[in-house]
Amino acid sequence: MSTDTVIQVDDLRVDYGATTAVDGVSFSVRRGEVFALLGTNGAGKTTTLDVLEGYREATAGSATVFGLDPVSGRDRLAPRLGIMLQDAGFFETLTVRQTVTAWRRFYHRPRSLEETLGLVGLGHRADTRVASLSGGERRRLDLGLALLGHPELLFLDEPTTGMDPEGRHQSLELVSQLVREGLTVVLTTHYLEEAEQLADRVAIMHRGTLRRLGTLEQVLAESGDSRITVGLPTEAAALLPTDLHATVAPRHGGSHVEIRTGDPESALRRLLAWGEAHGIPMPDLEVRRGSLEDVFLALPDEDDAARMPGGGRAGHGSGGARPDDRVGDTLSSRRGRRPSGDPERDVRVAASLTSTGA
Ligand SMILES: Nc1ncnc2c1ncn2[C@@H]1O[C@H](COP(=O)(O)OP(=O)(O)OP(=O)(O)O)[C@@H](O)[C@H]1O
Repeated sequence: MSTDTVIQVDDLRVDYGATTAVDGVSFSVRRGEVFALLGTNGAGKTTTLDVLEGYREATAGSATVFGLDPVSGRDRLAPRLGIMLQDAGFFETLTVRQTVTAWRRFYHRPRSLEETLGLVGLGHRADTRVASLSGGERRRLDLGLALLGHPELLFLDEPTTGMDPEGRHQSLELVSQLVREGLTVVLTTHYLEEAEQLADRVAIMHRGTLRRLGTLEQVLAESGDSRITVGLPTEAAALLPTDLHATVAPRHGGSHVEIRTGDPESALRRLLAWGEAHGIPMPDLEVRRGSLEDVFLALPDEDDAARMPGGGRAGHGSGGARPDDRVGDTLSSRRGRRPSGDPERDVRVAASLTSTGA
């Protein structure tokens, strides 16, 4: 293992009774990178994070953080980690100031109250009770507490859910700044554009297994075709060269043309040459490169292909379709998703902090 490796996961499996939540997952995270662990609902992201954070034992395979087993090495690891859960479970009657002051006691050399609140833009809310904070402000407080101990490795589990656009922007800027200073980040999020903006590498899970792993460019190149769209008069659309493989649909009294391609440059050149030869203007021509959303939307199709005789990739999935892992759920849940409701998980931050030995 290279000295630059912060996290190493090899063939990890985690079972909940008869349910295999994580099934043969392997990846590593290098020092100073932002690694986005993405996936559909119920894909196994939180379970994987639980193992890395030392809250859950692996059923099989291995996971190390800074070369240590996250469970047996938890006391040594805790001062080096910052953990922002989906919901930390605050004491509602404490003020923001009291909360930060209480948590500071768990660290050897914590950031000051002023610095912490300044970092996350909560200076003006110091004397507000936690119960009166908005959802986005609670997430900011969560982030501040995760940064309190100057962590080397920060786990962010859906950090910006509930934040307004300004809060999201500021929080992502803050994380980027800390990464430039050497912080390593493992991020899970349902806001795919957030991963596109922040992540050096992405891993995409679906039904317990890892389906994509690499830099954003690698993942998009593998499965995120670019899209060329243009509106044309219907009679012109009928004349499009067949080798452009365009999809044509009626829209606004004309035709909406879409070309999906892994080689947008060449398709665009041919389309423009065809337009010029026939004197057809294309004022609303658009080229959009493939996105993570396209990659996500392809995942269930891959499973369907794999289930067909002789089709698709081998070894996908750890079980049949479940109601909670549909991509539609994932996409709709990007707006205003609130946490697990798992009381065990919600009290873990306090447990984690008390184990720092401070
Ligand atoms: N405590 C538990 N007991 C039994 N099954 C569980 C438990 N926690 C999670 N699971 C199951 O394990 C699978 C993976 O869940 P996990 O929470 O890790 O997924 P996730 O990718 O984080 O999902 P989401 O994006 O919805 O938060 C799901 O099928 C889930 O129902």
